[in-house]
Amino acid sequence: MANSTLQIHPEKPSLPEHSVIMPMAQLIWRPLATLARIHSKYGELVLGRLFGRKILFVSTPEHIEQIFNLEGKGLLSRDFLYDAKKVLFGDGLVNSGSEVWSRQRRLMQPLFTKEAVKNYELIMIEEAAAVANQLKKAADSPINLTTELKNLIQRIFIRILLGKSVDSLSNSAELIKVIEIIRQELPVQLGSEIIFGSRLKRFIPLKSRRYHAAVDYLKAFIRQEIAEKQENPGQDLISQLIQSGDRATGYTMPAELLQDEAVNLFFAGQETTINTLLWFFYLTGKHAEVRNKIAAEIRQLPDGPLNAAHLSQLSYTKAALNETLRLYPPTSALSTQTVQDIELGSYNIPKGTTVLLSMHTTHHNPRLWDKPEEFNPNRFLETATPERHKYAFFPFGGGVHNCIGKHFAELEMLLVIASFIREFTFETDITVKEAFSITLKPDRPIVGRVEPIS
Ligand code: HEM
Repeated sequence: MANSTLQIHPEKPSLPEHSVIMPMAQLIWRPLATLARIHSKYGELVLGRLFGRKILFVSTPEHIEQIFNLEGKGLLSRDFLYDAKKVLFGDGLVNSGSEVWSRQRRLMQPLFTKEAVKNYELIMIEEAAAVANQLKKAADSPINLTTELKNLIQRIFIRILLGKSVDSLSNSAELIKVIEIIRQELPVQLGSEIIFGSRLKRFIPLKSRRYHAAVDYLKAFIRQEIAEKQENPGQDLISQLIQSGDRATGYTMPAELLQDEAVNLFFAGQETTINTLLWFFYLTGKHAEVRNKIAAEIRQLPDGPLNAAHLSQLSYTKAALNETLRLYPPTSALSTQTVQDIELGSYNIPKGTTVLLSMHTTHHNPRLWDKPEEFNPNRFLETATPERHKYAFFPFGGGVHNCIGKHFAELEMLLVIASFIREFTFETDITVKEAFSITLKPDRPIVGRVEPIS
């Protein structure tokens, strides 16, 4: 194995650095199409350079698995993005340096197991059923699912996090306003930090007072909630985070980290879930055959209130949800960085290389997926699934930084889908395109009609 510079596979030659300047610039404006183009033009493992930074584009499941394994051994790390994310995410899981991260992850993991998240099923079902009932009554006019799902997922998350309904908060209007400001400005704030870095950013006036004020307001609000729950703990997620501790060492989370983790969960968990559900209803809204099969499966559930145990009977619905996550993974790419030289496949990758893993590219690779652009839930049915590498499909990431909220998200999405489709089916004839900011979303609202199920 060579131990010096990167050697590109003979039939997929290495990019001369100057030739990647144009595609790399386009990467900023049209990231997903550009990533796909870089891979289709230059190969499955491509080295480029942007503003002096070496970037390695990785898209094959075998290389992705190797990267995750090496990251687990500490040879790659996310620490290089720390400054970019710290304003909002502080030292929470999404951003903490390796040492803080591993202690926090160990403490929080037990609250997010498949069993543990079932504690939240009643809140999820209650909130989803209330919206489903309202929408069923609106059968005569077009509905905007984007607004409805955004409000619903926000209501569910606030109730789980705080143990109270958003309507019961005296500052609910202000809170919703600041959350919206953060959502709108986060992509620019984060993007500019990542692209320009703190050195260049000093000369570019992108700092938004509105954004910083909104982050301060949200953090102060969460601090106050933490103080209340330290006095009076409940069943909510903040109280559970307060009580979580490392038995071996007696370590519990300091209030500052608690605040950061609450903010991290808030922003990591909602956009991803909302956008997956939007793509799901968009795709099934346009594919009558799939929609009818899902409705038939959900109609077969026993009468009476829905519960998490019913979800094991929804194999076709789950397959359609996975197929949605394949086509439109809301977190479409991940980045990490080598902290020393590593070996990847038959190449040596130097220390300091930023590694970009694009699940969007992998999920659309025709070598891995037959007719990759087709919406075909059958690929995910157990009976039909061919042998497939575990990283041919990885919407929740992988390795040590895999999504802690995977079981939470799967439970919530299936309960929302089942609650809705018990009351109505949703049809749409609009056509939307992919819009990428931090998550992959439809470029305009998902509007359509509901057909009540009698
Ligand atoms: C469809 C829904 C979701 C998708 C597709 C998704 C996807 C992901 C992905 C790909 C990562 C890895 C990011 C990276 O490696 O840089 C991640 C991390 C994370 N997700 Fe999710 N997520 C979803 C829902 C949620 C929910 C509901 C929560 C919380 C309730 C959550 C909390 C987190 C956190 C805290 C991390 C950071 C984990 C760590 O680094 O230890 N996610 N998610």
